[in-house]
Amino acid sequence: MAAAIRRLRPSSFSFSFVTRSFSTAAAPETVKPHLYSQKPISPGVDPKNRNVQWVFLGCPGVGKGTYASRLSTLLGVPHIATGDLVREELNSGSAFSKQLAEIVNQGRLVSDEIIINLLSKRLEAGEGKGESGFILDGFPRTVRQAGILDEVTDIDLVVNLKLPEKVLIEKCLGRRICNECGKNFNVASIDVMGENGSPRISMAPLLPPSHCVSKLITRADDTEEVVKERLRIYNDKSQPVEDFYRSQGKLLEFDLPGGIPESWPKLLEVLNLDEQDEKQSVAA
Ligand SMILES: Nc1ncnc2c1ncn2[C@@H]1O[C@H](COP(=O)(O)OP(=O)(O)O)[C@@H](O)[C@H]1O
Repeated sequence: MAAAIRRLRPSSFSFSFVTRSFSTAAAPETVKPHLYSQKPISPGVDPKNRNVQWVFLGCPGVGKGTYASRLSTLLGVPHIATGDLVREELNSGSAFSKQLAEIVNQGRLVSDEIIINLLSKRLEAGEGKGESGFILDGFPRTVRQAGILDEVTDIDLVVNLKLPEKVLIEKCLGRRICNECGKNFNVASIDVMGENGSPRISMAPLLPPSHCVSKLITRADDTEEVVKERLRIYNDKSQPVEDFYRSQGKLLEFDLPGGIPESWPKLLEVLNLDEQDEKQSVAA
């Protein structure tokens, strides 16, 4: 495990919990990367000059991947989804992919060791390509993972996306992936009454273009039974991660008001970002 922790080295620098104003510029060359297993301590470095190190939390189906991916494009940092790393491993035909498939298809979490190993490999590969900063999606999922991450890097912000359970189940069951281009779609048309006085939630389906229609596949773990098990496990294992970050003052709770058209502008607003930032980062 020690080796795994050492290998989980951050690919970038961090800044303190400042989200109201930051730049998307790359970390300046004058800043030296910190060592393994060492908190990045860089007093005097202007937080505006560092790339973000964010985490997206939320139940299965909430849309972590969608919003994390959009923000990663906007901010010019990689979107690293541990679920994608697991699926790549499953498709690789590696020695333990069969064993992994059994766990994932039952909706269970893979071991912290396996996931940290996959993540550290991904971070190292990114580091080799000069990546800086990240938006993590699907990690950490246990308090132990959060503790390990805390030992090796400073997370700036944790966005906790929320939707009622009924919507989560419908969204997971409607999820489709094009097995050619890899894009995600959703065939569910959602219209759910709000609970306890909260507003009604409607989401239009996100339908594929005609050339993807015949190539759509459903994730093996998106059956009703497995989705319910994943939600149970989320409440048991991952909800304490919310408390972990809440106690650090890093948790930003975000109740999604609906689908992408309603939610994306609101999310940008609470993060004090606008689409203009993308142009700045491209120009930088
Ligand atoms: N951080 C993690 N720890 C343990 N298992 C993980 C982690 N991330 C992903 N997995 C495994 O990969 C599966 C798919 O993950 P993901 O795509 O993030 O699903 P979800 O839609 O449930 O958020 C999970 O059900 C779990 O088996």
